[in-house]
Order: sequence, then C-alpha cells, then structure tokens
Amino acid sequence: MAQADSRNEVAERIGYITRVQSFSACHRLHSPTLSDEVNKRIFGKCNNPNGHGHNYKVEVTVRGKIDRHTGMVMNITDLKQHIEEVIMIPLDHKNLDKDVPYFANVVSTTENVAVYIWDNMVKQLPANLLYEVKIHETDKNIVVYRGE
Ligand SMILES: Nc1nc2c(c(=O)[nH]1)N=C([C@H](O)[C@H](O)COP(=O)(O)OP(=O)(O)OP(=O)(O)O)CN2
Ligand SMILES: [Zn+2]
Repeated sequence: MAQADSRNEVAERIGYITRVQSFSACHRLHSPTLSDEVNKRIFGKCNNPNGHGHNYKVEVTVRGKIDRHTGMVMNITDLKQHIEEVIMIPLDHKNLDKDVPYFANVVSTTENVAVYIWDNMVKQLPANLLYEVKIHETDKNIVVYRGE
C-alpha cells in the first residue's frame, strides 16, 4: 500500500512495464582470442563454421514513477519505437557476427546480445528508466542483464 504524504496525498507509485519482441538471427559461437581447437571444445556444436539460427524472444522492462497525469511510467508506443530501432532494425534476420559490427570481435553469446541491447537501449530511454533486458535464446536458455 502506498504511503500518504503530509498533505494526505498519495505518494509516488513505482511501476514496471515489459514489452516483448521476437527476432530471428543466426550466429556462430567463436572467440577470436582462442584457438580453433579450444573454440571447438568450449562451444561444441555452436562453433559450427556455417553457424546456426535462433528465434530470440526479448523482454525489455522499464521501471519508473507512474505519472499522476498520464497514468503511465512511459508510453508503450514510445518503447515500441525504441525496440524497433535498437533490436529489430540492427538484429532481425541478420547474421549477428557478420552484419552487426559490435560482434566482429565480441562473441555473440546471449549474454553479450543482452549487453548490446542494454547499451543501445539505455542511450535512447530517459535516464534511469531501463530496468532489465531478458532474452530467451531458446525455450530453455534465458539470460537476464540489468546493466551491472
Ligand atoms: N552461457 C551461454 N552458453 C551458451 C550459449 C550462450 O549464449 N550463453 N549459447 C549456446 C548456443 O548458441 C546454442 O544455440 C544453444 O543451443 P542448444 O544447446 O541447442 O539449446 P537448448 O539448450 O535449448 O537445446 P537442447 O534441447 O537442450 O539441446 C550454447 N551455450
Ligand atoms: Zn546459438
């Protein structure tokens, strides 16, 4: 229950909004700092030279004050537009390693995809609003990044 302030008005309430977005991409787990042999040992089938694909599902969560006038933490229409620019345009139907310059020397693990999305989303959103980026690489493999 939110506390009443000295003027008997309801204090700020904090809300969380999550927008879900799917995208498809292919990649290969291969570290340029490791030998071919070690890459193969560590990444196994995911080191296949011709790559493999995923239907990723990303959950972007923002956290903030519920504005008294608009009733919103932020307009989901705006969040949708940021997701289009940060996730869909650069990543959807792409080869992550070859089409996205960030991954030229960064292994395209789901952890690093989450960092990529966080770092670009945080630049677009108002300060302190982004709370979490969660990626389902498969139904079984889920990564969370909170900017730490
Ligand atoms: N820490 C991480 N480990 C692994 C990652 C990753 O991003 N971070 N990624 C992979 C692979 O990219 C791979 O595609 C995972 O696929 P797979 O093992 O086939 O997926 P599932 O576990 O869901 O499938 P099973 O049914 O259990 O085989 C590997 N490791
Ligand atoms: Zn993979």
